[in-house]
Amino acid sequence: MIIFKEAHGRKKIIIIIIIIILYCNKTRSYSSSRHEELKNKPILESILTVNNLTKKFGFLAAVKDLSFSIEKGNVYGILGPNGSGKSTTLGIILNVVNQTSGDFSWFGGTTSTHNALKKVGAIIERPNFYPYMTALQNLKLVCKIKDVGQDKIEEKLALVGLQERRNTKFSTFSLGMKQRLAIASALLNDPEILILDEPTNGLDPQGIHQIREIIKKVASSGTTILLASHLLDEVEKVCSHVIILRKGEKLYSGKVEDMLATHGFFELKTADLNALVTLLNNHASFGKINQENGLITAFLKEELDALTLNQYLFEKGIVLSHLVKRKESLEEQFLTLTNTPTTINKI
Ligand SMILES: Nc1ncnc2c1ncn2[C@@H]1O[C@H](COP(=O)(O)OP(=O)(O)OP(=O)(O)O)[C@@H](O)[C@H]1O
Repeated sequence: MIIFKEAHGRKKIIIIIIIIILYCNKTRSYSSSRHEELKNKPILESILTVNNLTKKFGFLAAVKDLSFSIEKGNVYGILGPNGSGKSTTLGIILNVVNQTSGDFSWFGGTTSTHNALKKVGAIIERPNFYPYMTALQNLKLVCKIKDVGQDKIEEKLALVGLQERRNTKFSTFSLGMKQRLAIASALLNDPEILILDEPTNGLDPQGIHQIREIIKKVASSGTTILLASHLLDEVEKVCSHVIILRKGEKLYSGKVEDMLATHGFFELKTADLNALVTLLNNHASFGKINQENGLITAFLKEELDALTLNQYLFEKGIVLSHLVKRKESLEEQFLTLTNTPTTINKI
């Protein structure tokens, strides 16, 4: 600045030119690094956006102010105990239940819901086909009703493992086979997203395994999946993302792996429980503290190792008789969440 003030005539012009050149170079390098950054960032394609959805049946709010979004290529689980609003939510986004308030939009709002639903395959009821017709005949009929070609029938029958049973009457199928036929039927027009409500309900372990494997196969081909389930195990095994509902309210939404990767909790015992609880309550690393039968369970909000905690407590005059650090499983977290009234995360 001083040099610039003291410069005269031509010198001043040269300094201005140098400043302009330096500025242009900086902008160019910023825009090229920004370009690289954008190039490397995965493009998130929106399949469904749900905003503040509420559904009341008389005084009962089945779904309360629910918001979440679904991006292409992921497998989403709507997880919740019976009556938590899973089926109602699916009914709303599939236009078979009218919401009380809130809204949702398919595919970034680029098409009407009516047209968008042509790109959605959904099984929200028990599989229902003509009992006296074979698997193949039923699928041919579905093609006519949906106005899609029959060229995908064999491929979809193979996908669900029913190719060899194509000429068997539907009435003789087991529940698992019926469910697999329903999946084949929902996939006949290669939908963008497959929606399933409790897809393994009522099936034996082998049937459950087959359905889960089919879901994984469908997902690996790039089809987005949204499934409702009350089974943690199912969500843990099949889904990449989870939306947990309790009494119609969202308690958690995010990646399943992020949920598994919380900081865990400590189990602690000592002679002076009250002093320990007070110390933990005032410690920034801890959230919820439970006390039951002389055992304290202290949930971590941030990373803290056992040695550091032990040293800290010892310096504060607490001698521990029991110290264990655990990571919660999704199941434990689900149970904690469904017993707690607070929201812990939002998308
Ligand atoms: N048509 C309806 N009329 C009145 N109440 C309803 C209706 N449909 C659902 N409900 C109520 O709304 C709440 C949410 O039901 P919903 O079926 O969406 O839950 P869910 O999580 O799918 O449970 P489940 O797994 O048992 O089907 C429940 O209390 C249910 O009784």
